[in-house]
Amino acid sequence: MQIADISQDISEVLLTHEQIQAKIQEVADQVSIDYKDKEPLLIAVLKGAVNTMAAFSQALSIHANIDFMSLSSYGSGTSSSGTITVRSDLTTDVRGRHVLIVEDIIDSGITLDWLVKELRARGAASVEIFALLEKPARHEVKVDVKYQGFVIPDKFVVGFGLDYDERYRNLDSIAVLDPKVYQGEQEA
Ligand SMILES: O=P(O)(O)OC[C@H]1O[C@H](OP(=O)(O)OP(=O)(O)O)[C@H](O)[C@@H]1O
Ligand code: HPA
Ligand SMILES: [Mg+2]
Repeated sequence: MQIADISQDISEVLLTHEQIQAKIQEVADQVSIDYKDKEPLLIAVLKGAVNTMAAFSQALSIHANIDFMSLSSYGSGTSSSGTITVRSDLTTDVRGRHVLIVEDIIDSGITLDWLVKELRARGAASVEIFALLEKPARHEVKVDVKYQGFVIPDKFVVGFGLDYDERYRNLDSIAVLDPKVYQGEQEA
């Protein structure tokens, strides 16, 4: 059975689905106030942010547009390669738009540092970030996060969109992956 198989690879559930939903609603309520009459452009960084974007956009009470950019820097490892690969780009012109990036996790910060600079260079009127998870112990570059979800310890987590080697995205909670799953991995 699928669930039983996944749970064997998990050492600890860090955040339940209910805790995640409650936090997302809390942030969405604040964003609905801050962006009233601004019709923000929500940009999710795929693939990891797919669940966060779905839950967050549904929790907003204001008009908002949605777009996606697929960026990758982890591949099949548990640490950033330091190189951002653009797998697919936005279809929206961000010039003059109030952009809110919706991200699953800030780990090294390399992905969002790159994206914020890129969106500013494309002429966005403002660029802010909602990150569901933040791992301060791993930050290599500083990223200003306006809307913060949970601060988590220095452990590799999966679920609610987050993967290890493309698995575990379909878990509805956020869990610490048992290191036995990735022991012996090649550095990303
Ligand atoms: O702060 P950083 O160290 O840059 O890490 C954060 C990014 O890394 C992961 O993406 P990944 O490269 O694994 O692609 P994915 O979203 O398709 O899994 C994650 O989903 C974030 O986008
Ligand atoms: O802890 C993590 N888990 C999954 N993907 C990630 N990308 C950066 N950090 C992580
Ligand atoms: Mg990943």
